[in-house]
Amino acid sequence: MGTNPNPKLVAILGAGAWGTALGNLAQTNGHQVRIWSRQGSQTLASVIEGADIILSAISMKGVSSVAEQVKSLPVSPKSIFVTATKGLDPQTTCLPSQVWQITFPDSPVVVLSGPNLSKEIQKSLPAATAVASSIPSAAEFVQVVFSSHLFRVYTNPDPLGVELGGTLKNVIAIAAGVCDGLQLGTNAKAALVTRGLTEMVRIGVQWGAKMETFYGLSGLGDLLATCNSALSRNYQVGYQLGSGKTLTEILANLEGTAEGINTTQVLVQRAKQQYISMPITEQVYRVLQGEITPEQALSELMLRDMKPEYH
Ligand SMILES: NC(=O)c1ccc[n+]([C@@H]2O[C@H](COP(=O)([O-])OP(=O)(O)OC[C@H]3O[C@@H](n4cnc5c(N)ncnc54)[C@H](OP(=O)(O)O)[C@@H]3O)[C@@H](O)[C@H]2O)c1
Ligand SMILES: O=P(O)(O)OC[C@H](O)CO
Repeated sequence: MGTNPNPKLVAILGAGAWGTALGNLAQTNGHQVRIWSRQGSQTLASVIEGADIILSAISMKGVSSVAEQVKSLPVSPKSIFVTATKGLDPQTTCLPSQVWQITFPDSPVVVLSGPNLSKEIQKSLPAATAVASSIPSAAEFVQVVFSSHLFRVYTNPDPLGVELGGTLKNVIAIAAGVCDGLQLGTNAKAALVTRGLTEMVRIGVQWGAKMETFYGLSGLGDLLATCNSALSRNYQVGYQLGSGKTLTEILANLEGTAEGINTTQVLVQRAKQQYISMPITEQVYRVLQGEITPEQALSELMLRDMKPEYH
């Protein structure tokens, strides 16, 4: 741990891959870090007591229940909530930051998202990320706590866009994995990822996010990382589907959380309700459901009606 003249108290909720990596980054910067896990011996109350930052790296399925548990406890008025989860709540379609903000309407909430494969960060490889909040000073506070020579943290004024980028790219990462599992080549992958970004922008802008955010670290940046790395669980799910495994077989051996599976379901519903065209997402959904094979999904995508690139 380095010496820090102004150490902060950082409470991390979730001792999974990402919570642990973020805890290490803050600790290396000389901050005091406490990590809470539902399986650990420390109580949630003792971990969050007096925290400057309460950072959630809980997978989406647990966010609402953990937020409710935190709500039942005394929270320091100085605490800033940071969410690092990349998903959508299946019941409400809320983003993780919305769950935290609804639960704590008077507290600042900051989204942290970017091309951040935790295994690389744990190996002290350099990376960059974005922090975004409706309260810029809260994002700047988090920027200072996590920034280092190995982790470059940018502030961003569009929390919705930053959070959507990290969430939506998981669906395209599954598709990219399928593409590689089927050995379709570099041209196909480039086309898929580019058109995937178009889908992310289309639904993201309709959701209320700024278009340019999707071309930054939390959008294109995370899309490139996740679609090109076997370290990505979402990519791995797709790759194995493309290699002929069933989702049940894949999930039985998957290490950690692949949020894109659940996100795809929520997204397909939202896109249908709002008449938004998301052909790649729709095919990913059908493959995940076992309705069609990856080869059929490819043919569906290639044989769609002809159209202009920009529409
Ligand atoms: N890994 C990465 O590279 C990375 C990078 C950026 C963002 N993310 C995002 O960060 C989130 C977590 O990812 P991860 O890789 O850390 O996943 P993970 O290794 O599977 O860890 C998930 C964590 O959430 C906890 N959790 C799940 N449901 C819970 C509940 N109901 N109550 C309390 N705790 C619960 C788990 O606790 P148990 O261990 O007790 O189950 C675990 O600590 C995901 O949304 C992911 O998309 C991950
Ligand atoms: O392992 P994944 O697919 O959840 O990806 C991890 C991060 O989101 C990459 O930024």
